Amino acid sequence: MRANLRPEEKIFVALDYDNMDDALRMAERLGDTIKTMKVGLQLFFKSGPEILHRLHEMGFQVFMDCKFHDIPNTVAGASDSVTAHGVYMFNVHCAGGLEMMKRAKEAAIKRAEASGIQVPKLIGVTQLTSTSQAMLNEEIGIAGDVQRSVLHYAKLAQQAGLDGVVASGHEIAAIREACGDQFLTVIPGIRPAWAASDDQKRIMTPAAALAAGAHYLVIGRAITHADDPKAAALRILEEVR
Ligand SMILES: O=C(O)c1cc(=O)[nH]c(=O)n1[C@@H]1O[C@H](COP(=O)(O)O)[C@@H](O)[C@H]1O
Repeated sequence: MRANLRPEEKIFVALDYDNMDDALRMAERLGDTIKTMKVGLQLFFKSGPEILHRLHEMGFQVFMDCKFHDIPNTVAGASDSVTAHGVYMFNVHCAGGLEMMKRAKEAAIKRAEASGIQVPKLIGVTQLTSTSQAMLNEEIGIAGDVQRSVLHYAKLAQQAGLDGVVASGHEIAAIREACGDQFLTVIPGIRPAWAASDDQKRIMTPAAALAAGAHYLVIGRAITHADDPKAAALRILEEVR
């Protein structure tokens, strides 16, 4: 079914705002083009769960980007809480380990079944797209190349029963080869040729990421900071078609 997704269904827009009004205004402007909005911690701490309910009311799916990373029991509790809001997808850091990821998945399934809602897709964050090769080795203290670390985490996430991983466009092919076509790849660090790279290090154009087999692209500033966000979204869609 996923193979039949239209390009606009593969793009998640990151609503990185410090207030709910701006976020909802942007969602409204993009509403007839984009189906899934990503809510991150900046917005969530200002709006609380109301932003999730408002976006659902407007007909959007929500990717709750909470990047949980804690002891297994705490992450299981947090996963239960976020699942209760009916989100389409949420994420945890693979660095939390196998047990943490398994407990997150179990808690999400249990809460969804108890509430009679769809089980959210659970995605593991491998290495952030703002992490360069030098940062990985020298600051984070992981030896070897970025792809090796991303693949290690992707396999661990699959073993834990997660639905996919967040990685950069450069690792899509290797993840597909190691984990199969059904294991979701959610790709931020997306930059059309005409957009600035900002703080992202491992970037790729939307067309290249989809050609490499990405299931979903996460796009923030290239759309939300554009003079005309709707036109930017349509231009990206045009480029990927
Ligand atoms: O989990 C994420 O969504 C995420 C993981 C990652 O490795 N890199 C990354 O940029 N993100 C998120 O994706 C979005 C990218 O935004 P832009 O750089 O503005 O396109 C932000 O909301 C980030 O929090």
